[in-house]
Amino acid sequence: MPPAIETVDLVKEYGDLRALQELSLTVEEGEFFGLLGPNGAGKTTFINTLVGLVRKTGGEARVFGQDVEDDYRQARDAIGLAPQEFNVDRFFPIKEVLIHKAGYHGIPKDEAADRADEVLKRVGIYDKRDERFDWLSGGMKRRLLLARALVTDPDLLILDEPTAGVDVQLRHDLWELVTELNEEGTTILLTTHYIEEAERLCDRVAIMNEGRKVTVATPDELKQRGTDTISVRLESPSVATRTVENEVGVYAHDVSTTAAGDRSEVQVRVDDGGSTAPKLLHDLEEAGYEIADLEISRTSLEEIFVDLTRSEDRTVTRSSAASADDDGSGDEQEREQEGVA
Ligand SMILES: Nc1ncnc2c1ncn2[C@@H]1O[C@H](COP(=O)(O)OP(=O)(O)OP(=O)(O)O)[C@@H](O)[C@H]1O
Repeated sequence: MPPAIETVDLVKEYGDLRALQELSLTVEEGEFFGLLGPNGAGKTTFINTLVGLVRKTGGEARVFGQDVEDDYRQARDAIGLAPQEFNVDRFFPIKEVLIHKAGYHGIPKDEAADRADEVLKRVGIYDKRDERFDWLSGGMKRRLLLARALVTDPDLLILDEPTAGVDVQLRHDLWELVTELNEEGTTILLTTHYIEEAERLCDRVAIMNEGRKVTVATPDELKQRGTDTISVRLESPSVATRTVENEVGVYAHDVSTTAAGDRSEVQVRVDDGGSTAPKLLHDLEEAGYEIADLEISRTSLEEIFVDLTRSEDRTVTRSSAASADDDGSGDEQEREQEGVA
């Protein structure tokens, strides 16, 4: 079985702006895969390329082995997309919106109606089936986007920031639902700004920055890349940073010291706090300090993420807002209006 998503050197340019820069990424069938990156990293552009809303400038992109442009229909039919934007027809009852969507993907009307009922129940808004999109609350609108993505029973579900701005209850409901879907075999690609969400749900995550892949790893592997901070309180009112540095400099990334009343504190950043702490305590005692207590804290995934995506050199340029607007594909406009996206 080919991968659910496979891109090779994928490039997307909007005028002078390179939104995707030689992005090669593989998501295996059945994976729960997270796409993380700061605003403007290219996550939505990546997704839009897969679903045919954006035409790639270069490289290859396949969904279950089908080229997203040459075999558009087959690739698109395999995907259910819950986009970031509420791009739903506002004038029809939501059940009809779903029936229309299923029909667009070739599902006969009776079956489409049954599926619409089924997914509305699954996302918990069946009682709203005859209401118009505009009348739904923000949270219900998010649920509807998910229902619309599911009505075609897709093998690949793409969720573009599904929990942005939703309350805690709905966030947990959505987490539960997408976990169930993944357990039933649906491959899931999720973009999110909530690191906790990615950590909780994803088998692997790709971190993107400025259109490039920074790394792909499991959340646990990513956390291993962080450092630990060992904080040791000493029974003395002052401590000389240089003395400590001399003692522990071989294994510490950095050392800082603070005075706190009768005591003082030394903070030492190391690769592995658990195995380094005994040595640190020993070295501090050797240097004549009396230890009061000790604490080890791990770098959070969020800190690692910020570190990995910190921009040192902004190579992405934008010529002018006007020229960047688009690649002039009438096709894309049409598809968006059809509500395919
Ligand atoms: N239609 C467009 N025309 C011109 N530039 C665009 C267009 N769409 C996106 N961009 C630019 O491409 C870059 C990537 O944007 P994209 O929306 O893919 O990022 P993102 O990672 O999804 O961001 P966010 O987390 O804010 O949703 C940004 O610099 C954005 O301004």
